[in-house]
Amino acid sequence: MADHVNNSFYKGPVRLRGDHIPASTTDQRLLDTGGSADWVHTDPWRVLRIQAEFVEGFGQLAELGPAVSVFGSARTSPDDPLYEAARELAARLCRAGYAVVTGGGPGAMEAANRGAHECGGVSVGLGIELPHEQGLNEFVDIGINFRYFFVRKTMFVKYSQGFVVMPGGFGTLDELFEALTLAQTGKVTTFPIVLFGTEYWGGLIDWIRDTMLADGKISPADLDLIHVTDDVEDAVAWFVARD
Ligand SMILES: C/C(=C\CNc1ncnc2c1ncn2[C@@H]1O[C@H](COP(=O)(O)O)[C@@H](O)[C@H]1O)CO
Repeated sequence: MADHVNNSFYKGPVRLRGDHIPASTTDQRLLDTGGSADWVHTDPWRVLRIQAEFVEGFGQLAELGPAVSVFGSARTSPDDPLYEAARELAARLCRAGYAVVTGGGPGAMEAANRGAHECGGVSVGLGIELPHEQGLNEFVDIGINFRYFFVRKTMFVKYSQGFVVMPGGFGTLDELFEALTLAQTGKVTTFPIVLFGTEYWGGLIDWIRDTMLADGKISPADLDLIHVTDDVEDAVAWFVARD
């Protein structure tokens, strides 16, 4: 604010005089266009975008209520029995009063969103911006598309009471092991994790027990963090019993 009598300029609590008075006001600099836009690609600006993603996610999901996240391969085709299993599982979770949260993509994610949507429940898709964008599947009723993987992963853990992990690839394993690590280190309180598909997951479970555990890299109790099943009703009951 300019004080022409004393030839002073007030910038918040600061008083500037003489040559220190800026040639333009803060609002003028904000509103005038022009200048380099390189700052858009700098880390401080990214921090604001990251904050905005957290704000958007927290704001949208805060009132979600009880929810279970379902992970699994983006490549599970609709004629694969696992697609039907994920759909049925989600429908049962919905009937048990849970919202169903997925990565919002195709395959097992679509199947789970479909089951929740068809049951009239809450079908949530937390999508991720990828180089070959697929978009959210058509059965997502509440969708948020994230730019940053780590922000999106926070949402899965914060807004669901447990995870079901259908057969999948690297993305699914990343989600599984993040949840296991958070549970093992006590960063989350009781967090049931169900692996669906004894045949698919059997080799991994054997390796975890026979190599990881045998070699002392995990504790016997860590194995209790995982429940493996082929039965959708058993999977739902696992969450209900621990809610
Ligand atoms: C690469 C393909 C589709 C990409 N679309 C995705 N949309 C949303 N979420 C995804 C996508 N791909 C992976 N994810 C996340 O990882 C898990 C599945 O990964 P996987 O490697 O297929 O197991 C899934 O739970 C998502 O959260 C077409 O192949």
